[in-house]
Amino acid sequence: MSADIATFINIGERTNVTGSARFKRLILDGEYETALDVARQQVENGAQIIDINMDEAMLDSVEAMRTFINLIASEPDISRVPIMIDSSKWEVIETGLKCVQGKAIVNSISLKEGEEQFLHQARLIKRYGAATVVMAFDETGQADTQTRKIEICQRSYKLLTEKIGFAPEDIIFDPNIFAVATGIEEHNNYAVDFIEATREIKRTCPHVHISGGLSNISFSFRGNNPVREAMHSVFLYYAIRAGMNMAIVNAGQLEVYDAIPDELRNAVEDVILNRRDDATERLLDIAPKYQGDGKAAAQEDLSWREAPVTKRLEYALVKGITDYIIDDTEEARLEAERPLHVIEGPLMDGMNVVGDLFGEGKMFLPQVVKSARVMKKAVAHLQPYIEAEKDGVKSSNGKILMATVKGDVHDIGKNIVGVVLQCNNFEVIDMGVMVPCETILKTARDENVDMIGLSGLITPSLDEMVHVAKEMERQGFDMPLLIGGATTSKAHTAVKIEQNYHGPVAYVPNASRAVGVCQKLISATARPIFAQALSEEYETVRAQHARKKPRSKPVTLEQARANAAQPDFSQGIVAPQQLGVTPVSADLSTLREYIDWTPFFLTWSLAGKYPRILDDEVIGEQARELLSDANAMLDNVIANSSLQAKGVIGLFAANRVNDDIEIYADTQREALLGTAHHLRQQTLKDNHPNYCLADFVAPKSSGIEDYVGAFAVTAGIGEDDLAEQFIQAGDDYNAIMVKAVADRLAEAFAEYLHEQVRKEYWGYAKDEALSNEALIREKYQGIRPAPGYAACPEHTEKQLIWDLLEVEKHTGMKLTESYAMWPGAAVSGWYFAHPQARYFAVAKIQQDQLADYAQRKQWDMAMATKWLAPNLHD
Ligand SMILES: C[S@@+](CC[C@H](N)C(=O)[O-])C[C@H]1O[C@@H](n2cnc3c(N)ncnc32)[C@H](O)[C@@H]1O
Repeated sequence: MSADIATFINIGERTNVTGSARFKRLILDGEYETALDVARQQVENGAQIIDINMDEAMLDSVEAMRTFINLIASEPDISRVPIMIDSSKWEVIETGLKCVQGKAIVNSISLKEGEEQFLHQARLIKRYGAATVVMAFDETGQADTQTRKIEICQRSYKLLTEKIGFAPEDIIFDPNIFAVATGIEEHNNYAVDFIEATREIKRTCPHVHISGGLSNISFSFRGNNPVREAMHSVFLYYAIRAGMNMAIVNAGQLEVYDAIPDELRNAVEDVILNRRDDATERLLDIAPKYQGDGKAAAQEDLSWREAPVTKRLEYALVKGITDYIIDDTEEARLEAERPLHVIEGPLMDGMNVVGDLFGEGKMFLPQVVKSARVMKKAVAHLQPYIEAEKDGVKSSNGKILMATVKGDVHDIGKNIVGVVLQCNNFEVIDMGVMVPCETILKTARDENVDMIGLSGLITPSLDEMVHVAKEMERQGFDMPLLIGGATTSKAHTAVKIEQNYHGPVAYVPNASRAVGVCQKLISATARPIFAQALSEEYETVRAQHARKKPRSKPVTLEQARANAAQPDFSQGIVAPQQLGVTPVSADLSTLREYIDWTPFFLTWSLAGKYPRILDDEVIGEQARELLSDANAMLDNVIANSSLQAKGVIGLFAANRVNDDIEIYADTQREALLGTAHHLRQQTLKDNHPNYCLADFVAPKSSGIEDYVGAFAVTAGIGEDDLAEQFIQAGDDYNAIMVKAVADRLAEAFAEYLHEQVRKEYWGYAKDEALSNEALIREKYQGIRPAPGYAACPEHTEKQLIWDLLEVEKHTGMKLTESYAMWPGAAVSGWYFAHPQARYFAVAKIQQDQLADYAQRKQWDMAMATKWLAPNLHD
């Protein structure tokens, strides 16, 4: 077996913004040089191809792909392996093809959109001399049976080789590896289907390659690595013999076939080869035996309880164990001269160990937050004794005020940073969300804090942060100002904030950086040097920013409109089953099935795509534990109905007038309910339209009757109360967890409702049948762009959704003055049904469009400039 594995082609997948949070962050921050290291490491670790994916909403994916590939070209130790250009957007693939110098591989094309598009794309790939992955997917969906896999691959092969002379050795078929042993009978033959299809495809389509994503096969045994590894090895053993010769496979996740214990190998072979009806049950029966290296399941190891109390406290802090913390703290208090000494001594020592381990990358964020919970419980126990002493003043590293700025409700990131800082002995005054500038500055003065940390998620918050900086300057503040949150960046901090305030300003990209930055800013000796370095760094960033030429050439609004997308509206428009507004609800147990877990792990700074992350060599254990805590939270909120999901949808007659969409009260289209205003891409596009969302609705002048929809959902009713209860109980971990889970449920609700809309309410895709994975990858017809995101970046447009659907009346959801949605776990957007409707980034617009938009919205230029700031050139 090992020989076969050795000739197998491994595809490295860490240079993928959808799968690696680190890589995504580097690319979003423009740190391409460091991102190159990720590619280099993969090659050093044996990847024979590297897959590059830049599909991220906040990114100009075309530009990112171009930049990264061009950089790779000058790195001989990376560019010696072929590059796989991975994107769901053809535009990005084409850009990649133009830039790759050696032989490229496209990931992927398929017959999903029909033969014409398939061949068009293949022709271009051929012209670039590239190879391509061809998914076993056709107009009716993904192939799951052996016959469909063979049929689609043979049809693709014939088309490619006969119609356009595509070299067969440049075709890599991916006949879809699906999970077996799921408990669903129809899935039992999936591995056999793949293996047999592979054999037949190799026989009938000479010279092609066969690839697949290996970890899917063992998905039902997530959490049990030995069984998963055995399944991977057995599967490969047979698939390789049938002709599979490439895969996305983590070499560390393969057991040597011969080393698998006989009993396990037999049971796994029964499952993979579908040799008996009870194969799944039999594997399930023996699986626990092999969990954790096949040794008997470990008894809870309580030997640490024998250690002296200081060591026990340290152990409990590092491991996040609360069970004995009160008893141990009490024991330490009785031994100590003063209760305060317990905090300053063993508890702080323990937290220092936590801080060091986190700093060294040996502990992960969720663990640190759990440590904080232990610390809080211990401190809460000591508090009354400390207060009873007159001079029981706690000494801390320093006092930090943290707040989510006015107009913004998002606080998960801020809360995590707050907890991590507390773990490092900073006193954190957390002012919560939607905090006006005046309140922040008054509290900072009253409480005599050492620094202020501002957080925000949505783009209007960036402006509010600038305002706070200016006010700090005007009011004579000196203290450091920290800036963080998803839309903040080093560039924005340098260009828009730092210049307005003479005190130190630091952009803090994530929780792990926060501690180092705060420690340097608090230390009397380190601060001047650090502050100087920061200001020099920002000066450089500003200079670079000023020198930066726009990457693409601007065009006038008129030129951009002349190059609008022109989808075909002559056929296929389906009138919604029922027009008007419909309040909707969903129970959480249904929504749970629709959760996309990948972003949940990112919230906790664990990077990796679900479910693969559960088996990651480094963070797999943490990821499994985190998921199990999230599931416990879900069980809890479902059993106690402590969160509720509410939503509303509306489906309307609509037509486009230039870049606006008129939304009508009825099919006569006489009474106007409202007008949605959209923005158009304004840079020169080769071979592509200058997109605007309005393009996906039939123009009024055509007389064609078209429609749009809108929605607003939340799963956060109750989240603030529940989080507060946890905070009161000293449990920050679960306070953050509630919000992270509510967020997931809200996104799941949006996904679930969109499906209902396609299949029922609107009914333009009645027969759609997609797995959750396919839903997450948005493999359906139509889109649901969300105001504030790249295709419709202007937030005030949410007001129209609120008015059209009477969102507040139906759901209780509100908009803040910055148009953030409350509760935080909320999603809203538009529905477009046209098959060509797609996401894109408006990116930078020009002054003519700014003026035009102002006029359409009946705004003055100052107002338009304020709301469109992120899309304007500085
Ligand atoms: C941010 S993800 C959310 C779904 C993800 N599965 C989750 O659970 O977090 C994708 C959604 O973001 C929005 N989106 C992504 N790209 C967009 C773009 N360019 N313009 C507008 N909305 C976009 C759409 O509403 C899309 O459905």
